[in-house]
Amino acid sequence: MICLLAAQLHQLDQRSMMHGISTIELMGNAAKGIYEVMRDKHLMKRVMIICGAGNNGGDGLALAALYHESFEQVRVLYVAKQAPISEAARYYYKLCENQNLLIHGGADVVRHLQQDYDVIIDGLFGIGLSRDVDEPYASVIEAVNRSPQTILAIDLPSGINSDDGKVKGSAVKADLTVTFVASKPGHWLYPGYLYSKEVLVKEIGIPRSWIEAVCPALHVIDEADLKKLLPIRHSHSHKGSYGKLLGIGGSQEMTGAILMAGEAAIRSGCGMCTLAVPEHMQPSVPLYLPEFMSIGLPQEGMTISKAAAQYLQPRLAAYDVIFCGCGGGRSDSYTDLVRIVLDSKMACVIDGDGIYALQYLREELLMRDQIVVTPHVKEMTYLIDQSIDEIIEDPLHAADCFCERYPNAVLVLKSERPLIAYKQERYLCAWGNHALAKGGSGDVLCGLIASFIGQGLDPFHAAILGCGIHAYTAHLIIQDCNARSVLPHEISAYLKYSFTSLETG
Ligand SMILES: NC(=O)C1=CN([C@@H]2O[C@H](COP(=O)(O)OP(=O)(O)OC[C@H]3O[C@@H](n4cnc5c(N)ncnc54)[C@H](O)[C@@H]3O)[C@@H](O)[C@H]2O)[C@@H](O)CC1
Ligand SMILES: Nc1ncnc2c1ncn2[C@@H]1O[C@H](COP(=O)(O)OP(=O)(O)O)[C@@H](O)[C@H]1O
Ligand SMILES: [K+]
Repeated sequence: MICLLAAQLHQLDQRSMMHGISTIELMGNAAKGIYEVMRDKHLMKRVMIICGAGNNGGDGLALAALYHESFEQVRVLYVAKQAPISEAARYYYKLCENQNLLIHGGADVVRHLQQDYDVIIDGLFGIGLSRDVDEPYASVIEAVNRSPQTILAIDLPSGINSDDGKVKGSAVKADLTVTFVASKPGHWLYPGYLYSKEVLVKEIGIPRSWIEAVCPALHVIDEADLKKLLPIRHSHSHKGSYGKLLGIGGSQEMTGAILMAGEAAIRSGCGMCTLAVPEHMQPSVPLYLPEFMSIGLPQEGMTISKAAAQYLQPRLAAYDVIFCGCGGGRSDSYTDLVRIVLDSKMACVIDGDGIYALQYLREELLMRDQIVVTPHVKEMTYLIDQSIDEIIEDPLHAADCFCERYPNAVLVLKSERPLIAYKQERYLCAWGNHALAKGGSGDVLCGLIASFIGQGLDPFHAAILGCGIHAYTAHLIIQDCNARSVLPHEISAYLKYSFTSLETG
């Protein structure tokens, strides 16, 4: 699903006008779209529509006029101090005025919300919100949020910034948002997504070809994307057809990470998986899964030694994809291992401690393609010159910085809404839930991405599919068991159900 910026939507609006599609017509179509949703969701009840002076309010006024044709019980609470700004919104205002549908909000505006309505429709602000919400709007928004009725937002919950999801002062908490033309980044980014429980997109008469010609600011991964990307399995195939993977990691303190990554890789369809671990860990590898092969890396005491990189380097060429970082530890010896992986030019996924090592290998990373880097926000600070707060505040900007600095690398910026970035493309995954908020979930993700590269996807699409399957599985698994209790390796065990659901659904 694509997301467009407010400026891109305004350009489409302008283009429509130049081609004789009037704003009155677009507004009328927007109203019809909301009407259809209300009908489908059984919301044709007593309705109050709250309207501001912009075209978002215009959509609300058009809806009131349309709704009134079939149902008596609709009122418009017109909150703005001035008349509607655009000619189109004034047109629908007049219709509502003629039908006596308007209530004008004065000092006691909130009182009107305490009347008997079943549904409140929020048409205060949409993509035109340009500053923090103040009075009387803030009080109206608070009253809406206190009310027990179903809340349907037109285009965006009022108070949410369309392009980045920030709350401008205060914002409506909608049960449902009906948006037009395309979704907006503000529906999906934090904290905006908390204000839009469900988002439905409606066409309003702008030609599809114009919309498709716009470069989207963001894609939200949907089931169709996963189905399209899932590598095909052929009967005329063998283990070599689906990728030979090498995972490099594990340490005395973090034995499990590389095992969990390897398990995810095998359970998502890779052909063979070898784990290179410190010698002392090697016996535990086949005990975890007998399908694993292993390499014991030379160690000094209980950690890998300087000799490990030299030992492994000539062996790398035997594999198709390398994943590293998972529990590898933070040492010069491990940094040397990451260096030989970068120097090898082989397709790779770098996670966890591998990303820690990358802060000393930024020049090598600059030269690389065929690479996916999967930092969480703290690890992202090792790669770009931004603080954790800056990255959380504006993850799209952080992703832009990464892509400018490392133009051929794929980024997976992990959070509850992971962001996948490569060159100009930005994808977001919205299925995940707190079942994944547990040490080890990132290792599972790393194994998935490596596995999909092994099965023939390029690193960018492997990252999209890996993040998608990871979160989609978390979404399915909590229908069977409580999210608190899900273990990361159980996500791997559950993959069989998510693949079946995608293959047969
Ligand atoms: N192509 C499209 O996407 C279409 C969009 N339409 C609707 O038009 C909306 C955009 O309309 P507008 O651009 O008129 O903008 P909005 O209706 O979103 O509201 C902005 C208006 O409120 C004022 N304003 C902004 N921030 C404010 C604040 N904090 N406090 C008080 N006033 C504030 C602005 O000066 C402007 O007049 C969309 O969200 C959508 O609902 C539809 O009418 C049809 C076509
Ligand atoms: N609350 C959440 N909702 C959705 N996904 C989450 C949540 N918390 C964590 N995740 C996902 O779980 C993974 C955690 O990775 P990471 O922090 O690297 O953990 P670890 O290295 O311990 O495995 C990431 O893919 C992240 O997107
Ligand atoms: K709104």
